[in-house]
Amino acid sequence: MTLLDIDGLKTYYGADDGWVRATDDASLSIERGETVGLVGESGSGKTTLAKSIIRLLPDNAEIVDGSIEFDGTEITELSDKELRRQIRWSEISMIPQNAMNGFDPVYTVGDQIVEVIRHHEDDTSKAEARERGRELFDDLGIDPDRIDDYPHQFSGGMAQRAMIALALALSPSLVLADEPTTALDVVIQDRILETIKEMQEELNSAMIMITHDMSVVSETCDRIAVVYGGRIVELADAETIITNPRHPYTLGLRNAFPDISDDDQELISIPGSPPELVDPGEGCRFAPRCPFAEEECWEVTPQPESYGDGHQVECHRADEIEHLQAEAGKKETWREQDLGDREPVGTADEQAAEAEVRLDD
Ligand SMILES: Nc1ncnc2c1ncn2[C@@H]1O[C@H](COP(=O)(O)OP(=O)(O)OP(=O)(O)O)[C@@H](O)[C@H]1O
Repeated sequence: MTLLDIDGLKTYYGADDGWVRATDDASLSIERGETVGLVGESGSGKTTLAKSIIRLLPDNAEIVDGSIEFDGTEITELSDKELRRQIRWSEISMIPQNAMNGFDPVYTVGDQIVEVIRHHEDDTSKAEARERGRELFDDLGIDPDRIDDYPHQFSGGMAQRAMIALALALSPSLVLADEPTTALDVVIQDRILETIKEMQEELNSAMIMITHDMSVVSETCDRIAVVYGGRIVELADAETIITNPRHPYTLGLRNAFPDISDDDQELISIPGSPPELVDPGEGCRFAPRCPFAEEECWEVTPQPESYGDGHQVECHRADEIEHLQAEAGKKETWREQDLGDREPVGTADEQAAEAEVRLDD
C-alpha cells in the first residue's frame, strides 16, 4: 500500500542571483515498510527532497509546485501547527547528518526524548516516557543510565544512536535517514546501519536512506532513486540499479564505488562537478559531464521513460543499454569532456560574472 506519493515536486531556494532549483520536478512513491535510497553526489538535491517531505526547510526555501501526499494527507497544505501536531516525529521523523546538531545542548538527551513523546501522547506520563527512552537506549546498545547525560557528553557514534532513539520513539511510519553515518568512523558506520535496519524492520516503518555512497544503498535498500541536478534521473529496484543501470550518471557512480564482489575493480571517478542549479536552462543537466551526450541532450530536457518493473530513466540514450554499459566500464570513456564552445549548463551567468570581475580588476 502506498504510504507516500510525491508528484512533480519543485522546491527552490531564493538566492541573490535567482532561484536555486534544488528539487525540480521530482516524483516518487513509497510503500509501507519499504526502504528507498536517494543516492547522488553532494549538492544533487537529496536533502532538499527529504526535508520537503517533513517540511523542515530553511526560511529561504519554498515548495513552488507539486504535491506530497502522506497516508491520504496533503503535506504541502498543512499549517505548521498541524504538521507538528500530526506528522513530525509521530508519523515522519528524520535522522540528520550530524546528530549533535539535532539535539539542544542545554537539555539532557533524556529530557528531549521525554518532551517529544509527551508532545504527541497526552496520556503518557513522564515516568513512562522516560522508561521508553531507556528501553530504546538499551535496544540501540547505549547504557540506559546515560539518558541523563547532556549531548556534549556523548561520542559522535553514541549521539547518532541517541538520535535514532529519538527518531523511532513514536514508531513513525516513515523515517528519513540523511547520511546517518557519514560523520562516524567506518567500523561504527556498519553497526549503526545494521541497527537502523533492525529497528525499522521491527516497527515496519518505511525509510528513505540518503547517501552519496552506492555501496550503502545497495546493501540496505529495496529501491534506489538516483538524484542529479535536482532531478530523479533513474529509479528502480536496488538489484537493477546495481547490475543493470541505464543512466550514464548511475553507470558513473557505480564505477566510483568499490564492489565488494570484485577485488580487482579499478575505481573510476566522474570528472567535473554537479551543475549550478540557478537557471539551469533546457537540456540534460548531466550533459556537460556525460561521455555519451549528443545534440539532443544539450537541447531537450529528458523526461522519465519506463523500462518495465518500475524502472524509470531520464536519458535520451537509455535505449542503447549495451553500448552504454560496455563503454562506461572503460577508464578512457570518463576523460574530462571537451566541451568546445559549449557552456556547461547553468554556469553561463557565473562565467559572465567572473568575466566582469576580471574586467573590474
Ligand atoms: N539554504 C540554501 N540556500 C540556497 N541554496 C541551497 C540551500 N541549501 C541547499 N542549497 C543548494 O541546493 C542544492 C541541493 O542541496 P542539497 O543539500 O539538497 O543536496 P544534497 O544532495 O543533499 O547534498 P549534501 O549531501 O551536501 O547535503 C545545492 O546546489 C545547494 O547548494
